[in-house]
Amino acid sequence: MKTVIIATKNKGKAKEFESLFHPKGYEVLTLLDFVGATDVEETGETFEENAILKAEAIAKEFGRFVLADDSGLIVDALDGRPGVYSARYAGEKKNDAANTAKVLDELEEVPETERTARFYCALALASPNQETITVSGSVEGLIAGKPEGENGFGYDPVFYLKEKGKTMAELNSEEKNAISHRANALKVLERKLDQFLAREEGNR
Ligand SMILES: O=c1[nH]c(=O)c2ncn([C@@H]3O[C@H](COP(=O)(O)OP(=O)(O)OP(=O)(O)O)[C@@H](O)[C@H]3O)c2[nH]1
Ligand SMILES: [Mg+2]
Repeated sequence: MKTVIIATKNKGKAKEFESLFHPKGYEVLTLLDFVGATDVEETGETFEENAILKAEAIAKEFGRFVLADDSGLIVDALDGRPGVYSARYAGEKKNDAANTAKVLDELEEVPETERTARFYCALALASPNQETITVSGSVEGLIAGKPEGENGFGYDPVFYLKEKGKTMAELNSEEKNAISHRANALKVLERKLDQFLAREEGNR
């Protein structure tokens, strides 16, 4: 089986990439499978910059092509926050429940019509042999008044999808993977993936 390495230490992302890549015939490995892989500092100002930083650093370290994901929640009433700081919004130590509680707290006075938000995902595919490719995807929603649902990760329990009448955490993984920002970004990448892989073969 072909293998793709994803430069992530996020278990929720790892699980989603597995179910997104298995049907395409790829086995997925993440940095959780490699002891001692570098924790790349996310010093970029955009999701794209951070995805490129992670993908290029790990591609160099491993000497092969690597995919990275930088993603997060953009809330209009919070001027786009938590944005690139989504993973650490409530403090340096990553805590999904605390991050979610902080967003709910900040939106306490904000009426439903103004609670618009989107999840955004930038993917970067990097290799020591060729130029990095970046793509992105998003999904629109509303921030719910309180958390609902047990599935997914991060802010999923408060990300309400109007057309589904459910939060992202109330969808099963198949349903989330049909509409998510990550899945949408991957669809765009797919159109470029074959050419990228052909160039990898040619460079060997
Ligand atoms: O409810 C959610 N459903 C999602 O589908 C989702 N995707 C991203 N996020 C949030 O955005 C941060 C990413 O930050 P991020 O890209 O730096 O990842 P991370 O630091 O968790 O792992 P790594 O990939 O960097 O190792 C995550 O931690 C989450 O808080 C999501 N929340
Ligand atoms: Mg991160």
